[in-house]
Parts: sequence; C-alpha cells; structure tokens
Amino acid sequence: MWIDITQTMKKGMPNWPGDTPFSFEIAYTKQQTGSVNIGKIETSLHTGTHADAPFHFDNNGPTIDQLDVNTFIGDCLVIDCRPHSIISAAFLQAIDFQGVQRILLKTVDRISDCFPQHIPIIDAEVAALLKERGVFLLGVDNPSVDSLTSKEVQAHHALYAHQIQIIEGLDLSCIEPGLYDFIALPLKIEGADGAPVRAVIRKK
Ligand SMILES: Nc1ccccc1C(=O)C[C@H](N)C(=O)O
Ligand SMILES: [Zn+2]
Ligand SMILES: [Zn+2]
Repeated sequence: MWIDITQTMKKGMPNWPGDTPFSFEIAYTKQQTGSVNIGKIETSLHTGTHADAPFHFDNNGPTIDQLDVNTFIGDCLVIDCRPHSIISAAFLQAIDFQGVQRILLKTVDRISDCFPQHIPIIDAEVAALLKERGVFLLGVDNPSVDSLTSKEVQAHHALYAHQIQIIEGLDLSCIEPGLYDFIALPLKIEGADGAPVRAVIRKK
C-alpha cells in the first residue's frame, strides 16, 4: 500500500511569508467552454511538498527540469529526529542508513496548518556525512533545510556541493521510522528553481 506524504495544495495552505500563495480556480467553466472545466493555478514553487533545484540558491546551478528522475525514485529511510532542534552530523553518525541513498527526516509529530515560527536546522556538516554514506536525496517535513531567516542558506549550499538533492514540506505525520520505497517526481518546468512533487512511500 502506497502512503501519500504530500501536503494537499489548497487555498490558505502554509506559505513562505511574502511569497506567492497557492491559488486554484476554474478559469473556464463547463458552461463557458460548452465541454469541460479548465482550472488554473498560481503558486510559489516552494509552497507545500516540493523539490529545490540548485538554481534556487545558485545562479549557475541546474534547474528542476535538468535533474535526474532516478534521484526521486527508489529506497528511502525515514529517521525520527523529533527531539532535536539542530540536526547534527554527530546525531546522524550513530544511525545505520542500511545502504539507503535517500533519507527523510521526521522532525515534528504532525505538520501544522500554519507556517512554522521555528524549524530545526540541519548542520552544514551533515552534507559530508551523507555523501560519505552514499546518500543523494534528503527530504524534510519543514519548509526549509536552513533556518527561516538564513540568507546564506549554508545547508542548501553544502548539500549541493555534495550532490545531494533536497525535498521540503513532506507530511510525515503518521509515518513511522523505517525503510520504504519512495517516489516524489518534480514537475518538469523548464528553467525552474523548484517544483511541486507528489510524494508517496510504501513500507518495505
Ligand atoms: N520561498 C521563499 C521566499 C523568500 C525567501 C526564501 C524562500 C525560500 O523558500 C527559501 C528557503 N530557504 C527554501 O528552503 O527553499
Ligand atoms: Zn524550497
Ligand atoms: Zn530549500
């Protein structure tokens, strides 16, 4: 059984302060077209469950359409990080990744209806550890891998420097730690800095 770990995209969903909120409307009704309803959306590409492309924080980095789909399909390990406000390399060092190349960090019991005030930050040293263990995808149940006020976005840069792709805004509310199959494919938007994903996992 596949489990959906995607936030539902809807009006009023949590949004990065000042960024474009998500909206969806029927632009042309069935009555207007005489045949079909046609919806349209407007959204920041960093609202809800999404992948960051390196171009998000590096003008020379690849855009979302240029990332390898194989990164986003395969085994993953869900790790419980709940007591920690800083996710350090020392904490992750002790965890057996079981040869898995994608890890998802669960940092909250359930995701909130509101944009969080504080989120745990990921120590920039984590990137080197993950690289050493063969991990190439890091997913979090937060809007960012860096602090909400960071301008340097060190964790983003460190992860990119170690070829580790980022997924943010997962909903791991009812998910127990452990090994899963994972699929979270970003929409193929040319030149984009990120894209929504539909993220699903299945217990191994
Ligand atoms: N949406 C934004 C609007 C303005 C400034 C930053 C953002 C971000 O999303 C950055 C965040 N560091 C991120 O992890 O993607
Ligand atoms: Zn993002
Ligand atoms: Zn990000």
